[in-house]
Amino acid sequence: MWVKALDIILEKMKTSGFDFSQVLALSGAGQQHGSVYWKTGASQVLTSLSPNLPLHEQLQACFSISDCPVWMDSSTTAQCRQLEAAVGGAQALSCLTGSRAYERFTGNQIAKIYQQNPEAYSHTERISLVSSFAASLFLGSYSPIDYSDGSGMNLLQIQGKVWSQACLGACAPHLEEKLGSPVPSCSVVGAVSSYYVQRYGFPPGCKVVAFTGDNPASLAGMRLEEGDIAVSLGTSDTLFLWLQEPTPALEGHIFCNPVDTQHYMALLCFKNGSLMREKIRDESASRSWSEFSKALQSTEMGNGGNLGFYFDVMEITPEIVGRHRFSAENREVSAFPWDVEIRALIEGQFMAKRIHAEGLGYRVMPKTKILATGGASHNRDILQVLADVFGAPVYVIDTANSACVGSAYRAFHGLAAETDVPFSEVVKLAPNPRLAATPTPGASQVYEALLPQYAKLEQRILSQTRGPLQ
Ligand SMILES: Nc1ncnc2c1ncn2[C@@H]1O[C@H](COP(=O)(O)OP(=O)(O)O)[C@@H](O)[C@H]1O
Ligand SMILES: O=C(CO)[C@@H](O)[C@H](O)COP(=O)(O)O
Repeated sequence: MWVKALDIILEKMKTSGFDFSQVLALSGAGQQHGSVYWKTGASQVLTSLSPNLPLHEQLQACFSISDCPVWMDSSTTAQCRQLEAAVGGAQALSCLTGSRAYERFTGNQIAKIYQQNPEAYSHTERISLVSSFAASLFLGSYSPIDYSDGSGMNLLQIQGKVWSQACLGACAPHLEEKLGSPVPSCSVVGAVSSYYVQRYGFPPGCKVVAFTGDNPASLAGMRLEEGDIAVSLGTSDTLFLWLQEPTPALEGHIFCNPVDTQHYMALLCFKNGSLMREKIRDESASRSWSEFSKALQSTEMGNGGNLGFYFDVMEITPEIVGRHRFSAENREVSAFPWDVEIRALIEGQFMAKRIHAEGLGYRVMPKTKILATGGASHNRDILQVLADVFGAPVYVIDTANSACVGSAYRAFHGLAAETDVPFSEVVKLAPNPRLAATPTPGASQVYEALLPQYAKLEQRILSQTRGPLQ
């Protein structure tokens, strides 16, 4: 499917008259954590592609696993516990790799494949991330994994930027040779394969800059500065920021920074993002975003004290499942009126983001900007709630596809990176983000009172489901 998607995109660009000969460098991004399993002999096929045929026809037999595990897979709890035990516990793994073991992280996914399908594993000559897989298609050979996306595997030592032998050993045998060596995210990994030169007219010297994860690419696309918070409202909701000194914890992730090898980024991921908003929209707002917006406009900040938790699938941050609604008197109730339900969902989602971000040490400062991206950042009324809950202005960039823009910036930076030009210098003429929402007067009083209330109820639900926190 992914290979065919690339065929279709390039064909559409060709048909629309796109001038490939002007492309000096390219880069790209893939959803984080997913993995692709190249069958023994696949590299041979990759290096000898015929420009007369689409890629998907030629690469059909190149994969040892046909359904790639992606980030939404959470079936690897056993492997997570094994990995943490092997390195001395969850905090030790976090100090080493930037995160405790997470089900979607690639090392645990690989361990499960090795345990359940050892034959397919032994017939695999290379394992790519979705990002390095896409880069490999452009290179016509295996692309290395970049440090930033590599940090989402529970395998890379984020300080030393090398694979952790202890983690590799705990996941599967001969893993290092199947992964190849990781590289800095701004590396030029080679020139585009002759397939693209002959079929589409790319210039032969067109450089391929290492591809990275969608969230790291978004950080680049938003030109995040220290003190800012980026909120991506895609299929999942993610929140990330630039860090100089990493402090890995039991919640959240530290990744190597995609545009500056000396620095880091922190990321919190919330699984019940747009899909949950869509469900509530369908149930309470006649499947219409404009009805959904009307509910946000017609209800008060603070929702009269009504608070809601909406996790139809097991949430990552915090680990709660189910819908839980509370009245202003903290009584659990089974339903809300339709408009209260919608505000409870959106306020709850953003209060959770603020509480968990502050748990990692983030502080909203007077100069803090919130940079919003992703599909739901098109919705002004959702952004207004975001500004109110955080008490900070919300900006959007002209295109919601910040991961794509970030990839273009990173390709451009790749052209200059060998001369040590910083990323900020390369993108300084890019358009500035646009102000989309400022906090409503009185918002901070409302949410300062509600945030501790929300945090307390979250703890209550957690202790009901897994016993009191130690
Ligand atoms: N006007 C809108 N209001 C709220 N959400 C929206 C709106 N338009 C699109 N979305 C949401 O955006 C989501 C897709 O976001 P996108 O960033 O494209 O996803 P991905 O995570 O796949 O990159 C959809 O699931 C949809 O629910
Ligand atoms: O798992 C994470 C981040 O850790 C996800 O954010 C994935 O990177 C995919 O994101 P979407 O673009 O599908 O929301």
